[in-house]
Amino acid sequence: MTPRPLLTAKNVKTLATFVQNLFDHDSLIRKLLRGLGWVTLTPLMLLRKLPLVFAAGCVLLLAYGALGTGGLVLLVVLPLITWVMWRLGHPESAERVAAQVRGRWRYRRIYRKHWPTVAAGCGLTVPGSFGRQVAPELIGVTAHPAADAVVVRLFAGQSPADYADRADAIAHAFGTTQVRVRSDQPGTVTLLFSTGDMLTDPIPAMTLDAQDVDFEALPVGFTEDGSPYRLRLLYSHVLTAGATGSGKGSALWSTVRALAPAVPSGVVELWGADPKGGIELAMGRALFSRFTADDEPGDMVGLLTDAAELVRERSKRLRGHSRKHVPTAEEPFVVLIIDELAYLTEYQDDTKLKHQFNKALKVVLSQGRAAGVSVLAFVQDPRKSVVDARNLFPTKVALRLDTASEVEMVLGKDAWERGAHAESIPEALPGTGYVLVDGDPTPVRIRFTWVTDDDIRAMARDCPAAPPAPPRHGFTVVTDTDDQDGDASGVVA
Ligand SMILES: Nc1ncnc2c1ncn2[C@@H]1O[C@H](COP(=O)(O)OP(=O)(O)OP(=O)(O)O)[C@@H](O)[C@H]1O
Repeated sequence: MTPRPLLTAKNVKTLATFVQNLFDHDSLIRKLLRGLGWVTLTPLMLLRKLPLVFAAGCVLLLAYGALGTGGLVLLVVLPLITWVMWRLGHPESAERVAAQVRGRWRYRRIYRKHWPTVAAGCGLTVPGSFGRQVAPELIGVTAHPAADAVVVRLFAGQSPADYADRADAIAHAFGTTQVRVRSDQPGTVTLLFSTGDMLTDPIPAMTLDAQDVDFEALPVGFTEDGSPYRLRLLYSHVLTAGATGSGKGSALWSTVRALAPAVPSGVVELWGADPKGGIELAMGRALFSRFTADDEPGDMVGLLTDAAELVRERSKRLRGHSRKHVPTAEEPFVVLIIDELAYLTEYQDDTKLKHQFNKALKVVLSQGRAAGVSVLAFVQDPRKSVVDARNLFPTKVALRLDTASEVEMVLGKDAWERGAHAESIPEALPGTGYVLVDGDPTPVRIRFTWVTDDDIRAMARDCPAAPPAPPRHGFTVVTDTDDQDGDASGVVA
């Protein structure tokens, strides 16, 4: 049998039609080929771009094949239940993992994609080979509820200050309201991109926790990433500055509330000086072991002088035995709370009393930390003349202030450049401020809890100060030969 010739007129015509159809966008062949390409290429693209989604799809398909619909439902519901239980049982670790997963996602979708262009635009790149600009390496991203923490490795010759200088430009480039710069480890810098504000709603007062109070980590509010803020008060002093109505009262009462459970046992003693006639502190009078709210400044100076004497006496006893005082019911941690410090350091007319107060204040601030006597002071006017000794406060808080220069007076220029713009805090957010702790150049934005008058009354009822300890008769304070101020020594009652 002779084979049929391939090159017949009919075959040539069919081939020509086929080729013609290949070039026609709406032809059936083109549609079929497109469909085939989509079916084969989509899984490959998914595999490359979203390996996790692809893997999950495969597992679901396999489960469906092996176990049927029941197995498929189980496979979807089981992880959901596990996640809900994890969140309920260990919310902190669940949130940590969720933050890492969210961070990975945002790293890929946002930061890795745009960082090289932004870094070049902000002058943070270095020249590479073939005229390329090389951007600093992004080490990782952790997505907190209201901020992304992006860790960047510094090039040799760069410092966190270079990034702080460009923080505004970086924020605009990424379309966020604010970027703050933190240096956690040598050689890296952390850029905190605001993605929301966790601090817009008032935070109710913390529940009074009857467990041990950690005087070095008092929960007084929340940071902008949604985590609790713990204030170190023991072995420190805290100065809070804020314009009128900025929430100084909430900073004061949040701290007192965190201390309150330890008040009845006498391990902590609150000494209160309220120059505004008791308007701020009197409601919680029962919490205070010593309290003066008279318009008579002499009483307040007396309170501070006593604190200075206590500091000297303890320091002498500690010398050679221990470097730090450990609070006990017999030798409590004394917290000296002074509302409106300027009244005593500046505004009063009696220069002798003013001098006496400033001298005692410096003794307490310079020697009180190790002796277990801390000052918690509040000012409305942060001018240098008002708080002459502000560098002796290791922790400083700037609530809403009127001008950037006032913020610099409280926290320093560096903190302002690192994003502590307390002059921009809206009036609608009282109790919000920036905290700066010595040794850490990064200001932390926090909001103090709001302790209502009812909370204060209940606290005073439930946590009254222990009755005064019997006087230690005849205990003579020996004059400190190291005392440069030459303060008089005396008898501690
Ligand atoms: N942490 C907070 N959360 C919500 N609201 C707050 C908070 N702190 C203060 N407020 C609100 O702001 C008002 C003013 O606060 P506060 O009296 O504490 O300010 P202040 O700085 O002490 O003012 P002043 O110097 O005039 O005494 C309060 O009456 C309260 O309504």
